[in-house]
Amino acid sequence: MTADSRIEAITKRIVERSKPTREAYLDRTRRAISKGVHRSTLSCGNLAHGFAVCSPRDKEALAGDVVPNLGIITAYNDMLSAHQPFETYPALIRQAASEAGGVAQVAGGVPAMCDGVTQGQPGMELSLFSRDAIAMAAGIGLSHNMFDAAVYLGVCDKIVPGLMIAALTFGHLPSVFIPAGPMTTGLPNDEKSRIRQLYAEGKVGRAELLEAESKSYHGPGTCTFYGTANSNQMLMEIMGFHLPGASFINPGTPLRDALTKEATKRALAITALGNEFTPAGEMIDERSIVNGVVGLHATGGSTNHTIHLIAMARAGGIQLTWQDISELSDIVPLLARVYPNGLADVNHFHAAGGMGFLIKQLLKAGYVHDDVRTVYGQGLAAYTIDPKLADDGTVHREPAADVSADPKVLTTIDKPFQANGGLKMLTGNLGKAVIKISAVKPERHVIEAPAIVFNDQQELQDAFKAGKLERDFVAVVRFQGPKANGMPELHRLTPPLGVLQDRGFKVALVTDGRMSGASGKIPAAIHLTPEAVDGGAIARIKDGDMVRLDAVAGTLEVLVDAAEFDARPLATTNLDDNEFGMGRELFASFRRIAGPADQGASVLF
Ligand SMILES: O=C(O)[C@H](O)[C@@H](O)[C@H](O)[C@H](O)COP(=O)(O)O
Ligand code: SF4
Repeated sequence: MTADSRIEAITKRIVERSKPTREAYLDRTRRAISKGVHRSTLSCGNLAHGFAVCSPRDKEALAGDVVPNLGIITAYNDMLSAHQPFETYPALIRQAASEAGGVAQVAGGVPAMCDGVTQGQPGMELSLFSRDAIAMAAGIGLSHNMFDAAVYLGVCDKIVPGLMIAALTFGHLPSVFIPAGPMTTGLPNDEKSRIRQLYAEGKVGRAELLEAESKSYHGPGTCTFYGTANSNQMLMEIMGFHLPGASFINPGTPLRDALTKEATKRALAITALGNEFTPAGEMIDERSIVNGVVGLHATGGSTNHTIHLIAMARAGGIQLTWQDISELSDIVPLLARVYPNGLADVNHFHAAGGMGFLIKQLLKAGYVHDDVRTVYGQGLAAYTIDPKLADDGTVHREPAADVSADPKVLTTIDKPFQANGGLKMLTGNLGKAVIKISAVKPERHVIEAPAIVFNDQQELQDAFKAGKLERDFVAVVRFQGPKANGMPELHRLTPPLGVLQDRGFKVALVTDGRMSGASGKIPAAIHLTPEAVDGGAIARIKDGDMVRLDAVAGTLEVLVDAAEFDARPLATTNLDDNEFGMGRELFASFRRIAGPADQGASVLF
């Protein structure tokens, strides 16, 4: 039971709202569970195909219905530094499964886009849609129906959300997420950003910029800023899909391998063939989702989760809204200062006490539900630990500390960095938007300035280079929503707007597009819904209109006479260039049917 009555009330409200879809989802899941060991429903031909390449021992095991078989869904590729370590995981998992008397097979691979490689490039227009494509691809792997549980190898932005949508779609199976861990610390993120701003000002050249970027992103593992990928790790841990302490252990270390082996054995132990059956669709419920949102606020998590977490929850029949997220933000304090919400990176966060310390503080305050199921068993309190490597090479868990090892990075509930969390909803005569306040200085939480309107991010960058933006202004960047061009991240706007902000100008961004989880210092009202191509008010804004963004009051408004504003024609722009090239032609149907950002921007529901 959560001690905090406000959070209990929000949880109850989500339960009530979700009843029709959650009950229908649980009914479907339970019907799937009732079919028993799924490979026993296959024909001999199906089964023979399914284990044709297995060893005689595994063939015999899979011919029966007493030995559990794990389906591995892997997002391995060499493009994402965070996913490159997964190349060797299937062999490790097969070995660990065999040692535990089970079997493991790669059920299928899923695509994974690195938003860092595509940032500012046409490919970024496929990024958001890749989440649902990943869910579909994982479904194709699992539809072989040979499995008693699934393990998911994925870390980054759209990959974990897509895999989670698949895990809940196959909610009759237990699901364990196995991370690969963060890159070791390289060039500090704030120094990387400083060099970027110097480059944007023409004060350093491409060679210096590439050197700085390469020192920042230098090896295997997740990039060390607290963006969407590391927010995913936090979510998987606090929602109980990771084993306790798994999130932030570096790749290629003995403890990392020990955690992978342990996760494999745990997945085998929680199938319907054992005594701790934990199907994903029943394991998590509204309390797990609320715990995830609370974790986002307490750590200053990625704005992208105001889209992804809604879609993830919906896959389990749970209806989460921006209002829920915003109200939780008013309750939950900020307890971590990890870039862009501070100077530290996730390695420093882990060293300061990490997830175990954070969860212990949140439980102490009653901000998270302890009475939840996880892949590790019952209760979130089991996650208030610090993972260590035991002498025998297995994972040993010590109780999490009560004192932060670095109070500048991770603080206690009684001394928060900010009284409220990271993510607020803004409403007003432009529609609904979200803003990440954990990375914006308090004096910039309210901005009122004339609008300068852009129909794509290059127009703003060109205006900056031409010296036309040396003033107070609200950048309105529109036609960036899911239906327009796939809602790319506009993170390349951070350096020019950061330069202008550092020169003392009041600047803010209003867009129907997205930012990166690593964006932060510029006050930005993003995910504005309805989007421009859907008749959103953003399409009526003109240069010079006064726009007020107020993250304290939670409002976003254009200060123009309502009758005059509403009488304006909706602006249009030519999106032909967004229809073709770099695979965008393959996602035309996604652009046509994508839902709005406040409902998860999904093509699936
Ligand atoms: O939401 C996120 O966290 C981003 O999509 C991140 O995954 C991406 O890599 C950004 O581009 C930040 O990295 P850069 O600042 O290097 O672009
Ligand atoms: S965190 Fe972003 S940039 Fe780094 S590997 Fe993942 S997707 Fe790529």
